[in-house]
Amino acid sequence: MRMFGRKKQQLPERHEHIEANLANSTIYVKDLQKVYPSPKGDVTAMKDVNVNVLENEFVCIVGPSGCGKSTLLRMIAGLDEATEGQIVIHDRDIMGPGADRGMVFQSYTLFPWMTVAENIKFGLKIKNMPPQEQDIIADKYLKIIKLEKFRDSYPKELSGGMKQRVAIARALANSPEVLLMDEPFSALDPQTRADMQLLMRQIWQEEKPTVIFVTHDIEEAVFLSSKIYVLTSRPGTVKKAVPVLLPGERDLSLKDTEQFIKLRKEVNLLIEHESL
Ligand SMILES: Nc1ncnc2c1ncn2[C@@H]1O[C@H](COP(=O)(O)OP(=O)(O)OP(=O)(O)O)[C@@H](O)[C@H]1O
Repeated sequence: MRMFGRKKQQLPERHEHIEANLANSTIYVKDLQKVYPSPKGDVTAMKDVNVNVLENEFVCIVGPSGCGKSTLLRMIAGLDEATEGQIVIHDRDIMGPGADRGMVFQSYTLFPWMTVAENIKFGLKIKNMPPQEQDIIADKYLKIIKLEKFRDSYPKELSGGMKQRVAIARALANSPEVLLMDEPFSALDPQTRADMQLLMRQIWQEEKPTVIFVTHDIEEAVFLSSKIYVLTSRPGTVKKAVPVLLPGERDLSLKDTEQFIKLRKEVNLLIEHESL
């Protein structure tokens, strides 16, 4: 990955936003490009991608299929390497995966041989945290995800939604600087998905983690986020960063409000024009 020295004055103008701590940028993506070599010729998946995620922001990434949403998230996670450009977390260049970034994927990734509590404590154990402290943190997150009664259950005893709640708790228990979520609710039925959106928003409201969340679902993006990055079709680049100026405390009835519907339509239109 080609790296550039980071100069503070190069930072783009910060987004004015009521829900973010304007003093800090957590993730800063500059001029990112990803080219996949292929026998039929190189595939430029994305180019000139610039993204700025402020501390405590809930940012959603949306865009047409194949525009590079997952690729962008994987590069921020350090699971994939950029061809050109720079990704900075706080003041550090991202060179590979790290415990400073928590990940939740669409597929269920719990360790099947561990109980719910053991799954949540996994990263803490790796860090050699004293067991009593691990238990305090596990209990806190079991309460937040409303699975106290399933502390000693195994993943196979849980529904899909419950598994994803544990995956979120496991990621948050490590106190990551940013939580990266790739379509985490897309395998769930509509009712469970709506419940998960509500829970995720409540978690954000209480804990204020910095989140980057990839989704196909515009309604989900508007409901959850403080800011939405809309990407163009391939090669993906940022078409628009849309601030989501909705109330901090949200429940599902918000989806029926005029303000919400207007925003949903605005984002929808931006993507529809890309798909034409
Ligand atoms: N390993 C690879 N080799 C070649 N091309 C790839 C590879 N991985 C991804 N691509 C291409 O890069 C582009 C971006 O893929 P990516 O999965 O990031 O898009 P996406 O926006 O997440 O897609 P979707 O919305 O369908 O999940 C796609 O056009 C894809 O075909």
